[in-house]
Amino acid sequence: MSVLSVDGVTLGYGGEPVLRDVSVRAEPGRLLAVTGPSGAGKTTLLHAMAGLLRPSAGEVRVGDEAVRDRDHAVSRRVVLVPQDNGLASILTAGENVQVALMAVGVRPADARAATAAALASLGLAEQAGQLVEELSGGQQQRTALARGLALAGDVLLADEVTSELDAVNRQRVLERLRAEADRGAAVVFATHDAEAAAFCDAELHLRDGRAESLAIVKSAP
Ligand SMILES: Nc1ncnc2c1ncn2[C@@H]1O[C@H](COP(=O)(O)OP(=O)(O)OP(=O)(O)O)[C@@H](O)[C@H]1O
Repeated sequence: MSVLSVDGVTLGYGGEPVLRDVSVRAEPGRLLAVTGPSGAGKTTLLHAMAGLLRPSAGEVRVGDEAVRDRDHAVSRRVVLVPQDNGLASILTAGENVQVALMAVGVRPADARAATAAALASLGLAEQAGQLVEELSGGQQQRTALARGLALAGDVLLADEVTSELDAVNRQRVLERLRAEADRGAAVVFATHDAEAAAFCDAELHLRDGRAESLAIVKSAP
């Protein structure tokens, strides 16, 4: 398992920087919340961590390697659950998870078993055979997270994965994120939800692309 570190990252989309000199570490076994108002730069930071966006200054490192691009981050087992869920709407929930596993070399029988377990752990056992386009927004959100969890990476980047969930499912998702950290992954969770952030071990608060504060919510065991 690897530490993901963001060191002095500045990044924009062509105009003014959207992130300015942001530094933070996501550590194995720990849950890091990234909070801040809409437009503060949470998704941009997760995309930089995932290797999708290249900083104009500073760097993102996984272990002792600077992340070059998304393929490199994937090879270092950095998993992203995107805000828009990124699911194929014409496949079933189960197929979406299984295809992702087989794409990284998991054997079909193992992929089927891991898919069933990941969906069941998020209360989606009944939905495995349903097309994504027929699922509710919250069910789609949980399917996308199930796919990310099934990939069992070293780093899990979860972007607003509770925004469409009721209280029961939100709690279930937070517990799965905790279990993922307990497995040893470094988990980064972007959220608007202060209660969900309080469940994490540390919180990076962004405002206008700057790290306004980095709070330790719970100290390491
Ligand atoms: N593809 C893009 N092209 C240009 N500007 C962008 C792009 N994506 C985001 N931005 C801008 O970057 C800033 C940060 O956006 P980002 O999506 O990272 O914020 P966020 O904190 O995740 O917001 P939200 O909570 O609403 O998802 C915003 O001003 C946004 O308009």
